Amino acid sequence: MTEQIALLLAVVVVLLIAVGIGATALLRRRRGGPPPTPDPDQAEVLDPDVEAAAATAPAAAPAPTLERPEPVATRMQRLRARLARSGSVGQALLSVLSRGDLSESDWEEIEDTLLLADVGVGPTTELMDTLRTRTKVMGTTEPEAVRAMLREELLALVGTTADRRLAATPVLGDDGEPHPATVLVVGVNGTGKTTTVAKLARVLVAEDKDVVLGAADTFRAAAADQLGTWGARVGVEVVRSDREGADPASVAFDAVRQGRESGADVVLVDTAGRLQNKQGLMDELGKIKRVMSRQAPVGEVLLVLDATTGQNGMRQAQVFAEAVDITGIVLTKLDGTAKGGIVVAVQRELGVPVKFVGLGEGPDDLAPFVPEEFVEALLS
Ligand SMILES: Nc1nc2c(ncn2[C@@H]2O[C@H](COP(=O)(O)OP(=O)(O)OP(=O)(O)O)[C@@H](O)[C@H]2O)c(=O)[nH]1
Repeated sequence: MTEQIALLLAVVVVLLIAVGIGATALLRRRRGGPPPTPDPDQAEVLDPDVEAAAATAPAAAPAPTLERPEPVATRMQRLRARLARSGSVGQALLSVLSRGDLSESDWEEIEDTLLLADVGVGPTTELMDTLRTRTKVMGTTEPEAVRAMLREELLALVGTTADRRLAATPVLGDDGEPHPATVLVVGVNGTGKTTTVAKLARVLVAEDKDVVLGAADTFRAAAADQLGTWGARVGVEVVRSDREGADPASVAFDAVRQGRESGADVVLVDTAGRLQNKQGLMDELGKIKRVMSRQAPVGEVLLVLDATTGQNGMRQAQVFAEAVDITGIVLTKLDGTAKGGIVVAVQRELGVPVKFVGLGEGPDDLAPFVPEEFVEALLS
């Protein structure tokens, strides 16, 4: 009998606990109580946009629809205002040139302005020589004439003849089969390499290309997570290794193979770019490139360079250029720096064109570099 009462009591207690838990959960839901604790790994790598969206998403959100990235043609226009600080260079030059009958101290002011904007010594001297000649010949300080002359000379300095298109068209292999265009992205860590790879993927998706990403920055696991998150937003597959510190060349190989198998147009491969020493970098990038080429020729090696790092950045760029044949430059963080002159310096130093510029942290804040629009922004 005592046993039966004890059993009955136990059942009642269990029932009461179950009812209590149910009621608390219901109340929480009604009050919009705290969401479940996010997976710390996930939380760390999401970008602020995704984080904000996740925080407000209902518990049983429908499968996310894919984002449509902003068309590429209008980007530089939209982002022009972000070059405002670079514009101070053009403004400063215009104001000195408009004085007329320039003294040596005026010319020194022009020289300082150009050097401070990171145009570099060689191009600064060339521009000064041309400006001296042209201001004499012109014989006017009429603002529109001075502006037109400066626009012409800055444009000549930046260059209008280079092919700045990304090699993103599939190529025909020896076997007669189309192979994806492959792009290797290199650069020092922290320059914005991983975000640039993700943004480039969006540029290509906006142009209706099928893209595969290779997360060969196996040094930092979060980089692969970052690419995964960005890729998922636009339906781009990301090939990565489950093992931190895996061989980057093997990930790059897998990515290109996957690109071939799925008939992708372009495979973009992110790398770690830890600048241990030149030999180490040469070995690592050389191996990645060699291994990728077994699947498809590497058509493009983009160097990502942080525009705010000045001479230090230029030195790093040179080390990379010695380690691997660079075919184009992506200049990041050009928003918020007055050092836009680095466009000129880096092209001159490496002999390859700037193909894209990063003008912010937003997913579509990467634009093809258009010299005319850049110079216009400098002068506005
Ligand atoms: N303002 C601004 N920030 C940028 C731009 N491009 C990248 N960033 C920021 O730069 C920071 C570093 O970017 P990452 O892509 O992680 O740099 P990374 O070179 O891949 O670094 P590792 O993965 O460590 O090699 C991030 O906070 C980016 O949002 C840009 O054009 N403008």
